[in-house]
Amino acid sequence: DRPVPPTAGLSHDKWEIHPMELMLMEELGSGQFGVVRRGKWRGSIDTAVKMMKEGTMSEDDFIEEAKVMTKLQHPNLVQLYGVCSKHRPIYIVTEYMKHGSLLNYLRRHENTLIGNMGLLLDMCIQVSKGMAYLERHNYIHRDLAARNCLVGSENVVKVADFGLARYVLDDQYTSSGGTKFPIKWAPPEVLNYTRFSSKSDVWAYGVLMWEIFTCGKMPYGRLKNTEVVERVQRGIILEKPKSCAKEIYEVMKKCWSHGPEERPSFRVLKEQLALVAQTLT
Ligand SMILES: CCC(=O)Nc1cccc(Nc2nc(Nc3ccc(OCCOC)cc3)ncc2F)c1
Repeated sequence: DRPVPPTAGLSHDKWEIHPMELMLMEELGSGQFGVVRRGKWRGSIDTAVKMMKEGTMSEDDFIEEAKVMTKLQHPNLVQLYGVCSKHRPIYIVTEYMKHGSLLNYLRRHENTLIGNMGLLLDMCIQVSKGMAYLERHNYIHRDLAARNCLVGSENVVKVADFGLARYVLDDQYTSSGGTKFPIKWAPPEVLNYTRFSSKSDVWAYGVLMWEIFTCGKMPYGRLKNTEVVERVQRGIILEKPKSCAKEIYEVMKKCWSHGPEERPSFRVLKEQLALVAQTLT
């Protein structure tokens, strides 16, 4: 048996997926970024294939980052399997989640979910686990929200598209003054200085908790972005959702502390929510 050369496995880029190994199936959704289709990889692995419309993303930078992202692996993170970058549009190939976005899932199942505090809290806990893993790896999401989480079988919830916001080219989306910027999930330091951190992810996580306990309501209703910015800067926060226990709302409020350093880390959040879950069930 020959000795294995040290370069073994490094030559072919294992984050590069060969299009021949992908069989594209039905469309799952589309947006300004392009189209997402279900796919089968190597004949049996269920995938979602995001076909990035040209000009929406700084592709070379993303492909570089994909090498790092494929290494981020956790039961509550949507796994990036790889990219098809030898053709245009590039494909981003990830794990397939059969029930789609958490936001749509909450809205569609409101009637069965609204009374099930234990299940809603479990969804929050699952997201906090995925986010605590990213925090441990000094990885900032930058666009955490129910629309960017996905639901699989047995009420599994996973965080998707972590870090992708850095590669979006549309400055309506990336600059806090832009019309597509997720103002309602942004803390004061992001609104004022675009200063992203794991603590700005914690603020967004608080809004995500509010989305879960309202079964997918729009935060701040139909308020205009300028009105939301004004309220957030004055320290006005979202109200307690009706079907949310006081102890859970206390956790949300800590995520919305004005100063980032006053907010808990995801590591602490995960533990606090586990304690609340014990007392409630
Ligand atoms: C930026 C907007 C963006 O990404 N949007 C976007 C749209 C579509 C799918 C994905 N991504 C993924 N989707 C799934 N599963 C999925 C399953 C069912 C489904 O039902 C749609 C019709 O419902 C009646 C939608 C998605 N698994 C992994 C993904 F990664 C992302």
